[in-house]
Amino acid sequence: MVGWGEAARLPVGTGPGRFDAARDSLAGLAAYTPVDDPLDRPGTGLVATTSWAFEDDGPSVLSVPATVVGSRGGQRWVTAIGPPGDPRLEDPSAALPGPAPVRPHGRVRYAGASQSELAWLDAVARATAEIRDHAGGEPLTKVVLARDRVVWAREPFDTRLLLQRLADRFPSCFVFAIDGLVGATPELLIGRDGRSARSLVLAGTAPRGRDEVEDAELGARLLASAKDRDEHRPSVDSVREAFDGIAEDLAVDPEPWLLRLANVQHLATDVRVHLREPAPDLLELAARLHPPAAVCGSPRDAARATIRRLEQLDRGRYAAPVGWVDPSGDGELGIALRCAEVDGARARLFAGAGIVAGSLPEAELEETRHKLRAMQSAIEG
Ligand SMILES: C=C(O[C@@H]1C=C(C(=O)O)C=C[C@H]1O)C(=O)O
Repeated sequence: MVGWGEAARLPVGTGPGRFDAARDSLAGLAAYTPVDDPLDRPGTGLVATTSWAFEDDGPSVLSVPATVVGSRGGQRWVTAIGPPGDPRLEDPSAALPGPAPVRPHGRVRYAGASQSELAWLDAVARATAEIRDHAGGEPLTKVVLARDRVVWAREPFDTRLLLQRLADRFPSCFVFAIDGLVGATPELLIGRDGRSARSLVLAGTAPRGRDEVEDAELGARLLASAKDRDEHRPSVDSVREAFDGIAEDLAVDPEPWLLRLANVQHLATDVRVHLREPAPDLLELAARLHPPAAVCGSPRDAARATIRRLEQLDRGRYAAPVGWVDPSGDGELGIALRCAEVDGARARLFAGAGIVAGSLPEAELEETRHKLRAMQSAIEG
């Protein structure tokens, strides 16, 4: 689904009620917007794109594009959204503009980070020690620590070029660009289609091999790794718990499987849910799930406090829900990973890693390097 222009920007507040407030804004708009939607499929009709701050008090985005072009299961559609009398409403596809040429951004240079690699290694070592020593009140079992990297180009980045490169290299990922947050994430926080909901949980990472033999070996080692299973388990549990009391039926893969991407491979678990009536909408589900242990840690409050103390990074909209939602509460929200905050000719790239008792700081740093490569390759071309 590609949307451009802006028919409406809906207010999203801050604080713990922000997901509810956003849902109310969208419902308010839908209440006085007549919709002609002959297809009536997920993503047709009135939709909004949305991107959330990781922290409750950060700025989030909920925007209704003026034009949406979508494709799903062989069916394609164009939606025009505008005020009464907007000529595009008569025949949305007739009014599609030809694309402007893509402008290359030229050579790029890296320009440091919020925290040096050395300081990040220290933070990981401290987190590992805290997990091992059970220091503090509630024992911490996992925390996800992230870092960033700043890059600048000669000319402003053209988001379309980055999206094209990401889509080519990561065909199985959710590729997104919303208000300057651009990326290709493999992880689905939540998708909802009526009473069916789905989450794809990832945690536990290995690099790809240089050839098939090495690749298979790295994958087999990842599947058998106790340390990576320790990282994966709380991530699945946090998603399972979020559905407590609202699921009529919940199916979780009995064992994690390998999800292979161009730069890394992950342990993956699919969670499929049949929601109880009345089925909570997408943003209510997001409020329950965010932040999942896959990008925060476990237990959640202890992990959040550790992140604030050790990470020394403003996550912005990294590691938070990103995707689309419609007024009936259906939609898809990925977790904004393998992404960059793009501002003109500057971009800030993010990557993190789950830290558990068995983590080695140097190995975690290397893991973030592999993850950063997703955006670096899109930027470097
Ligand atoms: C935090 C990131 O990824 C998360 C952490 C993973 C891990 O530690 O193995 C794997 C997938 C994601 O849930 C990231 O890509 O920045």
